[in-house]
Amino acid sequence: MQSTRIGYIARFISTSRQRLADIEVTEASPYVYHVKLDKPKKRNAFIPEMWKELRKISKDLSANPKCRSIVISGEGKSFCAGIDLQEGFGEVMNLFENDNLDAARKGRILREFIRIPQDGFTALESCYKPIIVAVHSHCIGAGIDLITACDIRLAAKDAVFSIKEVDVGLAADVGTLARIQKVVGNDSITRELALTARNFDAEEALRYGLISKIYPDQATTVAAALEMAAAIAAKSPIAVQGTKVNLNYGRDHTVKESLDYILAWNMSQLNTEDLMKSAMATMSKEKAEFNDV
Ligand SMILES: CCC/C=C/C=C/C(=O)SCCNC(=O)CCNC(=O)[C@H](O)C(C)(C)COP(=O)(O)OP(=O)(O)OC[C@H]1O[C@@H](n2cnc3c(N)ncnc32)[C@H](O)[C@@H]1OP(=O)(O)O
Repeated sequence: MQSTRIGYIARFISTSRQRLADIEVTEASPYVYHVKLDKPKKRNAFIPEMWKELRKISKDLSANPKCRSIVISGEGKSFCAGIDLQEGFGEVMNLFENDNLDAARKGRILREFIRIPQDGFTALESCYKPIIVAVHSHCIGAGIDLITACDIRLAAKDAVFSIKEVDVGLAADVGTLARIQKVVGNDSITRELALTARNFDAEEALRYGLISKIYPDQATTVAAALEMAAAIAAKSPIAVQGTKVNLNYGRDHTVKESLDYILAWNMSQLNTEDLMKSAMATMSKEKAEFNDV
């Protein structure tokens, strides 16, 4: 078990490119990893293997001490066109046609089928390292599930978003409906967008609170995301990762519960050399170097 884990870590410590199930992982700069959806001919549409791979990548990077922040972007004309409508539902179609299983047994299989994309995106949320997503052009259906599981969302001017699931006959079940109101805090607009599936552009996404900044094009959006990721990676990893964990916890709990949680968290995490290093660097206006964690 231990050797497998080390094997994964070693793989990511290497600066060489990793290309797995249409997702490319590169070390963009020290401590910054770039995860690129790389299936441009299909507009980065998801199939189950891609979700499984995304989960593995997120878990590996979460455990990798040489990774302190992550950028996700999409290669080609669209950021992500949602689930692959030709291949993504293959298993479900086979299940519908299977007359040997009763409804309850089919339900159990369907539950595991839906869990794969859920776990793929939830792994981004639970990854200790902050994830900045750089969106350009189409961000549809599963694309919105993906970005709402990330920490910071930046977009190019040409970005077009759609919570598209009602148009393909389903309630979005792999993250959007669970997370988007916590991300934007606007119930009426959320319901309008999720119930009509209409497109909305980058300006509207900014007003709505889904994204935090707009850039002129894809290249400048990715460059800005990498720059932001590098700025985060230069800070204390103890402080940064503790901040992500506690922001996630605070979002899902009461103020009292969250205060209690961070008390317990900082009972160990305040015992860090990073505290003194950061304070001294601030006073001397010099850059601090932090040990891996
Ligand atoms: C348990 C499951 C949980 C997950 C649920 C997820 C649900 C969802 O994601 S719902 C949303 C599904 N996606 C869509 O409805 C988008 C479909 N695509 C489009 O509307 C358009 O393709 C798009 C607006 C993205 C781009 O339009 P454009 O005119 O610029 O290009 P096209 O000629 O339409 O497409 C280019 C080639 O890409 C292929 N493609 C695009 N989207 C998908 C897709 N979702 N699945 C599979 N393939 C896709 C398209 O077929 C073209 O291929 P080719 O003809 O071979 O060039």
